[in-house]
Amino acid sequence: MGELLRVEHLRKVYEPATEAIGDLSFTMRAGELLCVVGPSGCGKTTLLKCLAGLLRPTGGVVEMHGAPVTGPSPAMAVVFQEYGRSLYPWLTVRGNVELPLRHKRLSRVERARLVADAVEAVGLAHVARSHPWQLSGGMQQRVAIARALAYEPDVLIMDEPFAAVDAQTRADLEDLVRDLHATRGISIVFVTHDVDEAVYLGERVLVLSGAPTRVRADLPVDLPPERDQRSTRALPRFTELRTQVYEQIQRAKRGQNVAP
Ligand SMILES: Nc1ncnc2c1ncn2[C@@H]1O[C@H](COP(=O)(O)OP(=O)(O)OP(=O)(O)O)[C@@H](O)[C@H]1O
Repeated sequence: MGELLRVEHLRKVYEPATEAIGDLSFTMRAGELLCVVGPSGCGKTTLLKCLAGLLRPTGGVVEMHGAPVTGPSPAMAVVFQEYGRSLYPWLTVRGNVELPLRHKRLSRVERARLVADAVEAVGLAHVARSHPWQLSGGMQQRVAIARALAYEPDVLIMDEPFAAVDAQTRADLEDLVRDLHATRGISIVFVTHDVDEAVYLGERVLVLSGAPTRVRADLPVDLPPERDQRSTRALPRFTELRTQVYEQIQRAKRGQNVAP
């Protein structure tokens, strides 16, 4: 499959003097599920904001389909951790999913079809007329995912989206992401601080160094594509990969400590 994203010598300095991203380069194919991990505060969110065109890099480029990303683009949708704050309490589930589509030139019929399809895909058809505050945290995050899906982005960018939900809900949401990736072939960049989550979800894990961040390791996840919370996590290979990623992060942290 073709190249979707290219990040080349990306650098981001927050004025006056916080160098968040040092020199970061990687590429991503269309249809890939890429997980990004790194020590706390290393610049993961900064990277996502640069990818999404929400933040202007100090140096280097982000290219999508060969063209530089210079601002927010309809080709990308972002799901943040704080689903509670990203949903409008006065709109129904359907209304929340539909809202961004108002910026697209679509017929009412087409818009309704996209909304229904996305709500169905995240398993919320039965609560489409409810309001977000009537739903559990996990369901609210599903609404945020449906909203991103309905927008039909070329890449879905997720920033620690499941950090605030309980373990069982998190496992269900992870399987939803795997499922959406498998059935719809969506390209996903998934940032997490959870090593197990990165290995369970990803086809590839990018480990970032401490700030100013660079790519410390780029590991293919050679686990079978059919994943299952119990059996996949019990595979010896899963444990090996998790150990590898964990060690890379530990080294990244130590590197951070000795940096001037
Ligand atoms: N708007 C900003 N202005 C100044 N400095 C910032 C800003 N946003 C982030 N930083 C700094 O840039 C560095 C990277 O922050 P960033 O939030 O990208 O890291 P992160 O890896 O996402 O963190 P976490 O693991 O806590 O989610 C940190 O030192 C942070 O304090």
